[in-house]
Amino acid sequence: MRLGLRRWPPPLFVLLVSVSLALHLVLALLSLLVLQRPCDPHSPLRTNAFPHPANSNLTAAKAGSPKLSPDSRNAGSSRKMDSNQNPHAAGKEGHAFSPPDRTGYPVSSGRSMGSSPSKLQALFSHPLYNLPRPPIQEDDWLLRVKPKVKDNERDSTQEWKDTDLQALLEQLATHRIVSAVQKPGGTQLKLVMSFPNYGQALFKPKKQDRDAETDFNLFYFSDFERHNAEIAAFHLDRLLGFQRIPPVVGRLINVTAEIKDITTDRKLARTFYTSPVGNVCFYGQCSYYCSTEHAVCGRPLALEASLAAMLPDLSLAQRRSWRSPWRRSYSRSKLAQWEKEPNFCATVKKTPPYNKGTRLVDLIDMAILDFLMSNMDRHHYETFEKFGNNTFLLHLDNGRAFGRHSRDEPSVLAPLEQCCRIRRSTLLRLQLLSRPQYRLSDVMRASLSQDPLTAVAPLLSEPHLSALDRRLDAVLQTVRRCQGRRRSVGRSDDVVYDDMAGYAGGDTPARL
Ligand SMILES: Nc1ncnc2c1ncn2[C@@H]1O[C@H](COP(=O)(O)OP(=O)(O)OP(=O)(O)O)[C@@H](O)[C@H]1O
Ligand SMILES: [Mn+2]
Repeated sequence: MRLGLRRWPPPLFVLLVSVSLALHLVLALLSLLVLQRPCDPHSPLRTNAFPHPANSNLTAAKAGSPKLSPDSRNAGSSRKMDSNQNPHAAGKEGHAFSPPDRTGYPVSSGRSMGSSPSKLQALFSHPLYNLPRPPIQEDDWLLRVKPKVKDNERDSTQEWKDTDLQALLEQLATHRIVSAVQKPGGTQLKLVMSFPNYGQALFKPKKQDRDAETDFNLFYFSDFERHNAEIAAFHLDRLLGFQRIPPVVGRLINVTAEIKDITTDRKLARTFYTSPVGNVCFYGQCSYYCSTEHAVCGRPLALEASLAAMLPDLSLAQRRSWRSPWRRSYSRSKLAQWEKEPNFCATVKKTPPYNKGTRLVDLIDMAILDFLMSNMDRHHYETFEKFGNNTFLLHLDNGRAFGRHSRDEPSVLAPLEQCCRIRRSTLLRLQLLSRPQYRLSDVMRASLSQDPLTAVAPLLSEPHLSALDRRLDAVLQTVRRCQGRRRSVGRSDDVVYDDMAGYAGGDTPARL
């Protein structure tokens, strides 16, 4: 081949390389088009992964007057994917889709698990989940793909019809897997899977039984990741109104047909073997848990896994990774700074980017999510470079959540506890979720029952669901304690960060 190329005249070779590069670019853009719909601002079915980041001030704007709030506390976040938007028509309740029956895997029975679909529907129809937002600005788009036809010639009802959240989840759960290769980096085995439409997913296998509680003597950083935690985190994040986790779905994978037989990753292929009881196992190559002791195995071929919609490639949408000020010490004996310094938050508040905009309250939102699911592993978070500092946080990597239900981890709430600040919209939603008619455990059960893996077993056991209610109470108590503390120094008004100025929602829970 190389000899053959050498004989070709150089201009022809250059031409071929250019054509091939152009084709790759077209394929890459197509793949983005298929799993993301960045082009139609009017579509009700926007996914979380590729938000047009709506303006948090929009949330502050009254319906019909979508002007930016002059309130300086809200200023500058026109690129924010806000917790107050409703990007994927959340009120529409999706129904479970079934894994392809040709595999012989169980078919999801959908909402039959004693869940409360009506509560879920009521929640997503609530005004707090449908706050008005301003028109999308040109630079709110993460990616713009040139449409083949001009906007005004396009039949918008037809072209993007298929691109809603449910459709995306269904594709992730059922589309044929045409490629599976290891994703380098990180501590544990992950694969990137590709679909015929060039869409991709990040695959994490089941590593431990859903109900196995993390050993109390284990440091959190030694715990194995959980595929059901990735799925449950996506649902929880959505129920909290954050929508900062790319869509994740559960899927039964045939380890032979859907990984071993199709992979082009020779290092991965070499690690397949049959276990003493006849299950097909593999362990891949990674820096820590990739050995026969840590193999993942089918039964005999079927393996539960989580598939997360892949964010756009870094070459198209660069992301920035930020160290959390409240990250844990990864040492067994050393304390982190936030554990030692009583006035730690005061320092953070003065440090960019936490000294401006919504970054601090966004971090506190993330801490609340993590406390509810008991995730101690949030050492970093990411943002899209394009949107600068005034943007939403991506809540990626939730595999170490939902490990324990019998105990809470109050230290995860340290940002809230130490800073005593919370977005009003977050607080109102939390209060809503603590009411019996929207109870967090009930809507979570209902939401999770839409995932195909529910057919195998509920994605979260009942003890995990009731832990959510208990922890939600703890968060609300912390806020009340904060308000009491601040009141005693005459500053009770600085606990709630008003991201909803001008919001005239009807059914507002208890006044603050
Ligand atoms: N949905 C996604 N799309 C694209 N990239 C992602 C997605 N989710 C995570 N990543 C990227 O993959 C990297 C590794 O993912 P993740 O953190 O989940 O794996 P990990 O093995 O748990 O890593 P670590 O051990 O460092 O925590 C992350 O740094 C993140 O940038
Ligand atoms: Mn991780």
